[in-house]
Amino acid sequence: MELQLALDLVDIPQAIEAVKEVEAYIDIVEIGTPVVINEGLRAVKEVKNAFPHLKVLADLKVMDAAGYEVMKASEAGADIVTILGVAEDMTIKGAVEEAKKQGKKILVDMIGVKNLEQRAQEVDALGADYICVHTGYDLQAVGRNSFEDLRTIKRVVKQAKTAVAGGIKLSTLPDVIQSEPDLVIVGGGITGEPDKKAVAAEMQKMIKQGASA
Ligand SMILES: O=C([C@H](O)CO)[C@H](O)[C@H](O)COP(=O)(O)O
Repeated sequence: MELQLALDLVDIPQAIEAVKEVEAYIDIVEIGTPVVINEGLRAVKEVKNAFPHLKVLADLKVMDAAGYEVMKASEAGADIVTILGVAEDMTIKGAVEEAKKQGKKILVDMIGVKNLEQRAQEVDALGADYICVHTGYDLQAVGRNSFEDLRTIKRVVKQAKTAVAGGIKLSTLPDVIQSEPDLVIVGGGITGEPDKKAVAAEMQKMIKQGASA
């Protein structure tokens, strides 16, 4: 089980500072969609250059023209690029093909997918590397989470790794670990804490214990 730090509400220098604090405890750094909107793929490039030993995920949430967008993110240094599960099959196929060509991975974000069980099976068959259930900020604000959705994809996904994102905190991490996802994505649960290092260290410890239990 891996831990991904999601950086959403920061600029490039703040992103680098945040990663410096927790780099010993995380596996993947996510350059969040708001960061890409504000700073462009330069954020991916600068964070990858600063932390070459960490994997960097570009949260582009691709919806169309996937081959081109995955190529550009790969050129910037992304190891993993996100595409939306609600995209057309041919778009997801294009993303997977381009990622393979570039030696990179694709994470399919199932945010907004209504028929989760069926779509997860389809996306799995299209060759996604990761399938991620995700409660976005807007649904988090009305008290939703993805824990049940995680159990659903764990049941039906055969090839891809499973991932979960959206409002995960230290207090809710045990629930998540119980379902044994391959990747746990945490943003505000680390970046919103006064002692990011201590929280990330505790999360890594819980994940390692959970993974070996
Ligand atoms: O993908 C995300 C969101 O849509 C904003 O771009 C976040 O990175 C993801 O939800 C993880 O962040 P937290 O919910 O703060 O843990």
